Amino acid sequence: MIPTPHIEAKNKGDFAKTVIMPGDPLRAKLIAETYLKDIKQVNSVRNMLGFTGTYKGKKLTIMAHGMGIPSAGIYTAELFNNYDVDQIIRIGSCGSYVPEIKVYDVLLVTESYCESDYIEIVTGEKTRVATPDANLTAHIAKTADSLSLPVTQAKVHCTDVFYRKNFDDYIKIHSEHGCKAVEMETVAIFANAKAYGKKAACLLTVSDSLVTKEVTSSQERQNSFTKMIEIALASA
Ligand SMILES: O=P(O)(O)O[C@H]1O[C@H](CO)[C@@H](O)[C@H]1O
Ligand SMILES: O=c1cc[nH]c(=O)[nH]1
Repeated sequence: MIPTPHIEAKNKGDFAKTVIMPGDPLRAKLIAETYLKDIKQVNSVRNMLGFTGTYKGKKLTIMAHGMGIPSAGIYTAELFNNYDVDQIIRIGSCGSYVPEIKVYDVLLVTESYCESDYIEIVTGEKTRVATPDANLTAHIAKTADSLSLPVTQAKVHCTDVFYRKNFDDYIKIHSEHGCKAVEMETVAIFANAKAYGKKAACLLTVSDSLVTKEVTSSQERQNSFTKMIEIALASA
């Protein structure tokens, strides 16, 4: 049924079959205004902004999913289930858990481990590891290669908790689960894609390092975000 409680668009056709999703609504607006032609705003409920337009002649939607598994879970479920979206590519930021992954690197997520029961609740599978669509992920890797924009494939930790009691938990999470970076939404997006028989993948830019405590400057962050956005747009 549309509209949904969280998306006001009245027609399924207001959305493209591929939706690129940053976390931040203002980033969604900026990306749409910078890269898409003939843009139409398709959502403003709770300011979770979404825009549909064309990129190099192809219909494409850019919409934010907010922060955390519950928020991303709501928007991606409604896009897949109510608006017949076929694939979602998340473009976000992450913190590095290992010295070899440096700030400004772009990661392509291969697996996502969480401490939450979200995957079992939506798919029935008793697991804490969600995976992106293998074909879409391989296609993004190939596209990045063709653009000469390097990406590092990595398993990530999809956490519910940004501010933990023990900051150094990341060392154990890395050694026990092989996670090389942390973010907060992939599990919801990958599990929903599985639940609704759709596709999802995720590109991340490293915004900070838990190992070296480095943080990014806004200018450099913008440059590395641009690379990730261009890979996602060219893959869509
Ligand atoms: O850059 P975005 O997509 O917001 O992603 C990361 O940043 C937020 C935390 O600051 C979390 O949502 C995390 O996943
Ligand atoms: O979720 C996130 C995103 C960026 N950096 C972090 O430390 N955590």
